[in-house]
Amino acid sequence: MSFAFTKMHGLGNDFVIIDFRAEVQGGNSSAPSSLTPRQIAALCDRRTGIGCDQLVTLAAPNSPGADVQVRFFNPDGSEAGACGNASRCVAALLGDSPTLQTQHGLLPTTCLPGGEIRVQMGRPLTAWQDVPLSEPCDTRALPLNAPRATDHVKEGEKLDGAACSMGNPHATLFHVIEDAALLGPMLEKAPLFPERANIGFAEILSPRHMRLRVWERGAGLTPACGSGACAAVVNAVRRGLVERHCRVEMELGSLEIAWNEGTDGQSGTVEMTGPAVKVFSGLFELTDSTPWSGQREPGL
Ligand SMILES: N[C@@H](CCC[C@H](N)C(=O)O)C(=O)O
Repeated sequence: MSFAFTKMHGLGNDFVIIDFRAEVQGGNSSAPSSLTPRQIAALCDRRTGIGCDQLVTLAAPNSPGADVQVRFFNPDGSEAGACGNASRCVAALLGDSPTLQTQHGLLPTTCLPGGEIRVQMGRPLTAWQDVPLSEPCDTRALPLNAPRATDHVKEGEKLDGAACSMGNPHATLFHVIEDAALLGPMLEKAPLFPERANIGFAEILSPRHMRLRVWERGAGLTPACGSGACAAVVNAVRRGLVERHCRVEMELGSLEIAWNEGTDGQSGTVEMTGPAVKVFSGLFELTDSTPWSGQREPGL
């Protein structure tokens, strides 16, 4: 069994992209048509696999208007409904401004003349059931307390946070970003988040500029999170902390996020613009010594 892959990154958030369309069209009879959660975890492993923050698969679309079907998987094998940085990478890889079919609907993209990619990330969902949260509440003021003490917060102290879904669940805490690695792992699995959550730590620098660090569900701390940047701007706008057009600075660079005004009581869509870089491509061949090659598990 073998398959071709491309390694890409968006602001250091890195991906292994497997185009199952190319494998099928190219007549690679030994290519898998899907991967099991354990195979995904093994491929994402940075020591014993290729290594990445998310594994991304491409397949033929089955929705009118879509150019390609895209699925996103975390290194723990779980599937995510959205991934902003990977969406830009897929658009850059395919070129011609493709429309992506994702769990969060069709996402139109634009390959801009300077090489950056713009993705229409869809409408944020702000009702507590849609995030989802486990109890009714105002999603602009989460009932969340610090699960442990840090240099910046006492154990049990109320945290200032808001939540929304960008196709995947995000909580944004308006709290120092230095606490991301300490509080993120416990908050990801807090009872308030029945499907776990990505936990963003946002420092507002001005009405058009914030710093963000995200502890990602199923992946841990990553240098950048595109859907997390969109969610942070949506949550900060809803709290009156920033304007609808805001630069989100992360470890290795920044994204421009614009949350359009809605019409007829409907929330507007979120637009994300930033870089996407192809690093290398390769062929992954499973041998008899590949630890997970002989397993029997249902494919996703
Ligand atoms: N890195 C991503 C988000 C990936 C999915 C996330 N970990 C989840 O489980 O929802 C991005 O750039 O948006």
